[in-house]
Amino acid sequence: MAMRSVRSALRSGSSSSPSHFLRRCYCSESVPERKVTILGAAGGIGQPLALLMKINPLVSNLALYDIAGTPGVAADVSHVNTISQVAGFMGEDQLGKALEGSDVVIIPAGVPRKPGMTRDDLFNINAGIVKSLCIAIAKYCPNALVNVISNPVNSTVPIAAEVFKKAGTFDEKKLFGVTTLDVVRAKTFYAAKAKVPVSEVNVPVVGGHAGITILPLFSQTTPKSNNLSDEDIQALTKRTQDGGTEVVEAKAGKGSATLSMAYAGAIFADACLKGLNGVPEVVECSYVQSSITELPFFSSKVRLGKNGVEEVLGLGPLSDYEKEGLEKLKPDLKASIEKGIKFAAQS
Ligand SMILES: NC(=O)C1=CN([C@@H]2O[C@H](COP(=O)(O)OP(=O)(O)OC[C@H]3O[C@@H](n4cnc5c(N)ncnc54)[C@H](O)[C@@H]3O)[C@@H](O)[C@H]2O)C=CC1
Ligand SMILES: O=C([O-])CC(=O)C(=O)O
Repeated sequence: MAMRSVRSALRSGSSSSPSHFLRRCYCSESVPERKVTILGAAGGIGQPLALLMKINPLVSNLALYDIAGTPGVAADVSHVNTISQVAGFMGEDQLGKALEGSDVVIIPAGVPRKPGMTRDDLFNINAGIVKSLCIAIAKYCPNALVNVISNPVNSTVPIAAEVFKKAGTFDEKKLFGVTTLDVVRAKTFYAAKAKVPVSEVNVPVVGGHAGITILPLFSQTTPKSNNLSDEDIQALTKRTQDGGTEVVEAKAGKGSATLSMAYAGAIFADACLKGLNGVPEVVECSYVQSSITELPFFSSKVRLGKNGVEEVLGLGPLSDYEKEGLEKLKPDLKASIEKGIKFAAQS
């Protein structure tokens, strides 16, 4: 496998990068060449995500695919003076080239919500988009780690799994629903309320990625704060669950979270790359095939490694409020999973 020196990656990759998370990964002398493909790269999430992946020194090739607009985005991002080579691909006949040799494929393709819609209202359009993109992934880069951002994540990940099963390429270690934005929000909201430094805060968020299926485990937050009441925790939980809707309403018809999502997507892809490169103890929350509850897909902390998921970590001790939240979310999440599986079987 081709390797390049971390020093050269650092020199040209992050000398002026503001992204502190990129700086934490240099624990070996050299890093392998890695190709990252973004599907939906010309969109609201895709564009800032392309920029963030361009400044990630673990990326050597960045392929930007969309049904329209990628030549411009690729030309723009390619002028950033970092190590990776950028190429734009547009239209279905270029999808194979975008995917070939990819180590990590990130999927923010699909329509976003408008005020008054639920994530499930996006199912009819996005299910088909994710399905067709996953058919291509199975064909052109069956070993890639796949990061699904397209909503409704609770259903699109089961759809992707079914497509890969049908193609004979399914590996549960390599399929991820990106729920990092829930963690990012929980950290931000908690730090502000508890008046603790946000950079030190850790909060696991489990379950799924819609409404009450988003379950932040504030009882496990570090650093611990003793000045929050039960009411404060309930308000923080609700704000985390409604974070996406807060942005949809503020954007008033111009889409949903794009910038914070690109940030979250870049953190998660960076974690996948670190895992692939053998960095130890890389742990992030993600919606994956799981047996920690009776549901076949569930978000929890996962340890990432050279093959993707090394270990799906358990829920840990829950407060009574969290236990109640867990039982409440199960029927919703189960229905979304079944809807995805049924769609994949019928279409
Ligand atoms: N997992 C999460 O936490 C979050 C998920 N999302 C979801 O991400 C998705 C994208 O959101 P935005 O970027 O704001 O939407 P957008 O509409 O700005 O961009 C979507 C892009 O996908 C492209 N696209 C459509 N069909 C495609 C196909 N077949 N192949 C490749 N590209 C295709 C469009 O051309 C467009 O450029 C939405 O479904 C949204 O709900 C948004 C925020 C957070
Ligand atoms: O709320 C939406 O539609 C987009 C999303 O998933 C989020 O921001 O968490």
